[in-house]
Amino acid sequence: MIVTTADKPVTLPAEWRDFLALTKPRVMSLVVFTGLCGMLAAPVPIHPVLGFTAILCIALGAGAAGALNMWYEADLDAQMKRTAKRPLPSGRMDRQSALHFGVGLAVFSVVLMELAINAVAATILAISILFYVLVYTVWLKRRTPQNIVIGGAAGAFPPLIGWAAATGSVAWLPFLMFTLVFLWTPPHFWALALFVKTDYANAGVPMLPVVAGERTTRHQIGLYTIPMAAAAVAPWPLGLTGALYGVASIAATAVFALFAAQVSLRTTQADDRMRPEKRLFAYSILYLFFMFGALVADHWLA
Ligand code: HEM
Ligand SMILES: CC(C)=CCC/C(C)=C/CC/C(C)=C/COP(=O)(O)OP(=O)(O)O
Repeated sequence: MIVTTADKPVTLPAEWRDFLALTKPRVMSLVVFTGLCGMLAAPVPIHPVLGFTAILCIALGAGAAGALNMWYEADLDAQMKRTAKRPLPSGRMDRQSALHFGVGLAVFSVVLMELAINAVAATILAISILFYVLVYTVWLKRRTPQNIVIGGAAGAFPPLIGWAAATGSVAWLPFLMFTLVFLWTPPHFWALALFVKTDYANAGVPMLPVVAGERTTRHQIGLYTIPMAAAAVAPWPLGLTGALYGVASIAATAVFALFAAQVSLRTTQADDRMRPEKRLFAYSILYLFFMFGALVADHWLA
């Protein structure tokens, strides 16, 4: 709700709210934040207007990817409690509008990035949109429990895009940040998948807990956390950041590892409320915000 100067409450028209919902704004806020931090941690400062434009392009591109995901998956979304009220499965919007919106936004974001920023950033943005829509959504999601391991790369590109927007190239530090998000995605998602398993099973989506069971999923969460932690703390010993990031990353990653170990080593009861899994999922989001915030703080303050 927006409040005008006359104090009259004004709400967004319902149709606008539905288009906004297509962009998955909450998930995308973290994607955009990692892109912003990749840009702000670069050694070359970017002009604020260009910086704003680059972040806008990442936000629009990510939103487009979300809309195309919802366009393709309306049938799946209708079968899951968590997603059934989305604009398409609820019947508030027709699929063609979502398709036009998604394609239009995707093309606009990439073209604007190319014209206003540079070809490297535009190319990586195009790759991440195509990866999320074609590789994850269309190809892998309904076929293999490794869907999010491979497809999850899409959500890891934004730090590289932000860095490339500022510098016109890529480097080891944003590549490590890519690796961090890439290896973070399995524990992030599988923690959630453990407590919404029934939804995925009902919809016939082969997520790991559905196909391989809880025990394997717990082990996999633990296994992915090890290289993730290494990628998270590597920048300081490699001389790519200062001690501020070093200390912050070690502390935050130790907490992540603790929560992941609790999930990984646990056996569940029939009436389990999945508290450790919910805690790991919630913390995974805070963790990534914190780590990228620390990277920028280290760059500017240290
Ligand atoms: C293929 C990889 C991923 C999968 C399958 C996945 C899946 C999910 C799911 C199903 C949710 C539940 C929230 C909802 O839609 O209401 C969620 C939440 C969330 N995800 Fe992921 N995720 C992935 C990667 C990422 C990445 C790369 C980021 C950001 C860098 C991210 C950020 C978030 C955030 C911020 C939330 C919380 C949203 C809220 O508060 O409603 N996710 N994720
Ligand atoms: C810059 C750019 C283009 C970024 C791509 C965005 C991206 C890959 C975001 C993270 C992935 C994500 C939202 C997964 C949700 O899974 P799902 O689609 O299976 O979730 P759902 O069941 O909620 O639809």
